[in-house]
Amino acid sequence: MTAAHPPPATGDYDTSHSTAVRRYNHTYGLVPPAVESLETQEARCLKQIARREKPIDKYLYLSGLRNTNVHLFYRLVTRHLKDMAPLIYTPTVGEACLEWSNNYVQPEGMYISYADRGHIASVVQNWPEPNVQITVVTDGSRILGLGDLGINGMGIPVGKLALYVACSGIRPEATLPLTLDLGTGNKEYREDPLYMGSRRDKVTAEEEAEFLDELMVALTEKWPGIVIQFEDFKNPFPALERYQGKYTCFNDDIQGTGAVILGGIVSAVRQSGTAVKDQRAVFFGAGSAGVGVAKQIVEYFMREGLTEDEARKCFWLVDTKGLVTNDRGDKLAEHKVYFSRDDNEGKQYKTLEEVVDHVQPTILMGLSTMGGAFTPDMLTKMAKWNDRPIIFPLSNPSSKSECTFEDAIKYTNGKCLFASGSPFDDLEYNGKILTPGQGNNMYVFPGIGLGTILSQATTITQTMIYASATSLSHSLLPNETSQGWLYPEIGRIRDVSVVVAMGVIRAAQKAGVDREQSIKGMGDEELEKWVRAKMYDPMEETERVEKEVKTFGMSNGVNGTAKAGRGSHL
Ligand SMILES: NC(=O)c1ccc[n+]([C@@H]2O[C@H](COP(=O)([O-])OP(=O)(O)OC[C@H]3O[C@@H](n4cnc5c(N)ncnc54)[C@H](O)[C@@H]3O)[C@@H](O)[C@H]2O)c1
Ligand SMILES: O=C(O)C[C@H](O)C(=O)O
Ligand SMILES: [Mg+2]
Repeated sequence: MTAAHPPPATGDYDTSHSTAVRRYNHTYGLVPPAVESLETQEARCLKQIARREKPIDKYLYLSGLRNTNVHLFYRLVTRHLKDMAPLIYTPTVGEACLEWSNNYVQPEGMYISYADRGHIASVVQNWPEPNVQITVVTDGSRILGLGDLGINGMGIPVGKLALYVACSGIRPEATLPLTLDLGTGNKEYREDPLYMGSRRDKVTAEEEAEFLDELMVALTEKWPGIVIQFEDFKNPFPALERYQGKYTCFNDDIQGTGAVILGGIVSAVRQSGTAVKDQRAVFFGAGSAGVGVAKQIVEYFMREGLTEDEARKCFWLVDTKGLVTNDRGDKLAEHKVYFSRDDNEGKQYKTLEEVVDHVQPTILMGLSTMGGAFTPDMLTKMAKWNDRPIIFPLSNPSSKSECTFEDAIKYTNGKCLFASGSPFDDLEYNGKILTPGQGNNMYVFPGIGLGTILSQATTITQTMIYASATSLSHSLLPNETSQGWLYPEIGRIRDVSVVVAMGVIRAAQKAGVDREQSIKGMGDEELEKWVRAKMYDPMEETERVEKEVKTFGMSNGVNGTAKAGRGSHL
């Protein structure tokens, strides 16, 4: 009789594994016989991706790969991040979410329903991985700029956590994509027979708050120290306020966006030639991202010498009803009040166009979900008023971007300082190749998560978030700065994440919320080495497993029943 053995994990089916490892993992005979080099594996993957025409088909192929050969997936993504990020994340992830229930083939992540309240902890117990360090959680109610997608929003936690693994080396099995099935306001989905969530209307804000209270307890009891990232909630402000001092959590749409845009704005303001005190920023969109970004920039302007009131007055926020003012006649949502204008002399400006003409801004920021809202006329005027207008159309996915890179360049005669949320291609203009900045949160959240996990911070303070932004702005190399780039080259993102994580660790130490004693006295060089050594590197995974099997295999016999652990967690 043969002894029972635990089932292989997805990484165990890697065709780079030697015969000894396959025997040890009990996968010998379950994968084709060839022991393959990374180059061979990669060539096959790239061929299969190239064969598929539509980005969504490439996305689905890549999802399948992640579920069957996780380390190969991450080797591919890490080595080809510039090409892969748009496939596993924005813009393709938007389409993946819209079609999530239609395309469903395999379980990914965890779903918790409103009906599970009262026993959320027992649902959480079903997650098979014991050492979760980070979760991205959404209720699907504002997925990118696509609206309420209910549980179809699962693509976002899955995609963001894939970026955590690829960009900051959190181990794949330490990540938990989590979607809350709290009903959806999306009638079309509720009536779609293939929709896989509850067919009820969205629960009330009070019901959601109570549900989240229970969830936070369940998550932290099962995995003490877990980092909880809130993502794409329609109204995330109450949850952030309620939990930020109590749990190790942050809201990426408010804080991550604030940090990443601040990182780019610092460089843009420097290059614009306009002094901080003379900056005038029109924000189209006054939601979580808009207000999060504006608040972060206020902090920067204050550090540059402005009083809080002077800094606050540099902003004009525009929502569906027009310029946000004190005397507009509607009850302003609480998060907008801080930026509400009192100097409009009774006049209300109803459209973005009117506000732009009234303010003549130096900065035009788009976080509105309104694709194409920055018209050629506005862009032309921005170039008339400014030597270097700052144009940031940040709504995702690409179809919701307030303008394209091409239009921004064309209508400002190549003068604008540009960053978008979703990627645009390079462009030739007047014989020069221009590269658009991508002001996407992926430059900061992986480093925020890594720094928080490594410092074992009890909470994520505002100073840690601010440090992620300044670290990002310092991470540009001289050749990137000299080309006028606002963000580093995307292929360097693992290095950038190390810089961001170190800034976050230092800020955690300064705030006294860190618990990792061993790094307290380390200088920067030593800390950097320590951080890098803790990061999961898919490139080294095959070798690591070979070594582990050699060690364990010796004591258990090559086909031994005791299985080596899945690698040291961070
Ligand atoms: N760095 C990034 O790439 C990044 C980060 C976060 C959010 N975003 C994008 O920003 C957008 C907004 O996100 P959010 O979290 O603030 O959403 P939200 O729902 O909280 O806010 C949207 C805001 O846009 C305004 N708006 C909507 N339609 C409008 C219209 N027709 N005219 C004027 N204003 C209108 C709303 O009033 C609201 O103030 C999304 O598309 C999201 O993908 C991008
Ligand atoms: O981080 C991102 O890529 C996007 C952002 O969180 C968003 O909601 O659009
Ligand atoms: Mg988001």
